[in-house]
Amino acid sequence: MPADARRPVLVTTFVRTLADGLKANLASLDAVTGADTGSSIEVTTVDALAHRIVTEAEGSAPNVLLDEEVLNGRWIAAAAATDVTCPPTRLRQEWENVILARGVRTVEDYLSVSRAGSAQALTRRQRLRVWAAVEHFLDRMQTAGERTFYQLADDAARYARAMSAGDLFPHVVVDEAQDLHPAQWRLLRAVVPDGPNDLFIVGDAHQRIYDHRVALATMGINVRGRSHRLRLNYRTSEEILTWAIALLEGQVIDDLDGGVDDLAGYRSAFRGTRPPTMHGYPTPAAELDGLVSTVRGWIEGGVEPSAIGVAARTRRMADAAARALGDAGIEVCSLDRRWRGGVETGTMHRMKGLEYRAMAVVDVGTRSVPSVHAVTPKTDDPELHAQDTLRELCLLYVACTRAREFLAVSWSGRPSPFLTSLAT
Ligand SMILES: Nc1ncnc2c1ncn2[C@@H]1O[C@H](COP(=O)(O)OP(=O)(O)OP(=O)(O)O)[C@@H](O)[C@H]1O
Repeated sequence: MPADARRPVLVTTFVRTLADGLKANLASLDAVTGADTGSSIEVTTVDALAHRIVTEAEGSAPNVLLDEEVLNGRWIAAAAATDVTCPPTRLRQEWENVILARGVRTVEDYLSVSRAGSAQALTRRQRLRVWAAVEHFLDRMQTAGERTFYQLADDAARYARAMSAGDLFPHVVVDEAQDLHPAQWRLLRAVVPDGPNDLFIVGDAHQRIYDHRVALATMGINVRGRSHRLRLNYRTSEEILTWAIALLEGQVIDDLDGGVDDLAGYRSAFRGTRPPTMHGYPTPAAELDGLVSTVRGWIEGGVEPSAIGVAARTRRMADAAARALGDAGIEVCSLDRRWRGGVETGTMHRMKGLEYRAMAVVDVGTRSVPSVHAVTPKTDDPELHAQDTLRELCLLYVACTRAREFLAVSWSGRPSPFLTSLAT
C-alpha cells in the first residue's frame, strides 16, 4: 500500500452484507495488528460508489428504481406502446446486455453495434422496433426522475472519467467480478489511473448469478498471462465440494476473459465428517418440519445458530422457512434485515459470498429450481433458455458452497432436474 496515498485503496464488492462483512474482518485484523485500515482502505459496493459519485457530480442524490415489479411494468408498457414483437423480458435483456452494456446512445450506433457474445439474433427491422421501445422506456424513466443501478453506474463512469487525479483511487480491489455489468466495469476502470497494480480482481464464473458475461480485455483491463487460478478451497469440506462440483459437470463456463475455465484439480483443504444429505418430502409443510428438525439437530450437535444458513430460491419460501424456525422457538433472522443474530435465512441470491458451518438449501424441487420466471422458454429462444438455465444452476451451486461442514438439500414433490443426476 502506498505510504503517502492521499486516497484510500478502494475495495468493492457486490452487496452491502458482503461489504459490511469485509469491514468487520478488517476491524478484527486491526485489533490484532494495531493497524488503522479504516482510513487507508475504503470498502463499499459498486452501487454505493456509483451513487456517491453521481450525488457529488449532480449536487443531489439520484432516485434509483429498486422495485423490480415497477421496472418490469415499465418494460411491459414500453412493449405495449410500440409494435415490438419480442417479450418484455427479452426487451429488457437487449437493453441491459447489448445497448447499455456497449454504451450505445443512438439508433445509428445500435444498428451497427457488434452483437458478438449475445444470444439473440435480431434483424435490422427488429432492432428499429426494439429501439423505439427502449426510447419509450427511457422517456418514462426520465419523466419519473428515476434510474436503474446500471444506468447509475453508466452515469457515474462518465463523471469519473472527468474527475481530477486527486479524486481517483491509487488501487482498486474488485470482489465478485463475475457478476459486474459492463457499465460497472467502466466505472471501476475510470476511478483508478491505468498503471501497475491498478486493479486486483477476484471472481469465479462458476458463481455467476446475474446475466453479464464480460471479457475483461474489452473493458480495457488486461489480465492475460497475469491471472492465477485458485484450486484449494479452505471453506468447504471435500465431501460437500465434490458433491457441488458434480452439480456443474458437463457445463461450459468461461474464465472472465473470453476463454473457458474448468474445475480440474479444484479440491478442499480438509475432509468433513458428513456427506451432504438430499431429502424429498411429500408436502411443503412436511419439508419445513424436516428443516426444523435438521436445524435443531445441528444446534444440539454444537453448531451456533448464527453459523447456520437457510437458503431458498424465492423470498416467499425463505420467509416461510424463517417463520417455521421461529415458531419452533429457534432464534432466526432474515438477511434482508441489517441486524444479525440466530439462524440466517435468505434467498440464494443473498447468500453470495457468505459462509456457514451448516447450510440448509430448501425447496429445491421442480416447481422452484430452476425458477420458471427466470428462464426463457426453450420454444422462445433455445440459446437464451440454455443461458438462463445455467445461471439457475450456478445459483444453486453458490447456495450449496456456502456450507463448510454440513449441507442439507431438500424439496417437496419431485426434486429439481439439477439434482436428479446426483446420487444420495
Ligand atoms: N490460506 C488460507 N488458510 C486458511 N483458511 C483460509 C485461507 N484462505 C481462505 N481461508 C478461509 O476460507 C474461507 C473462504 O475464503 P474466502 O471467503 O476468501 O473465499 P472466496 O473465494 O471469496 O469464496 P466465495 O467466492 O465462494 O464466496 C474463509 O473462511 C477463509 O477464512
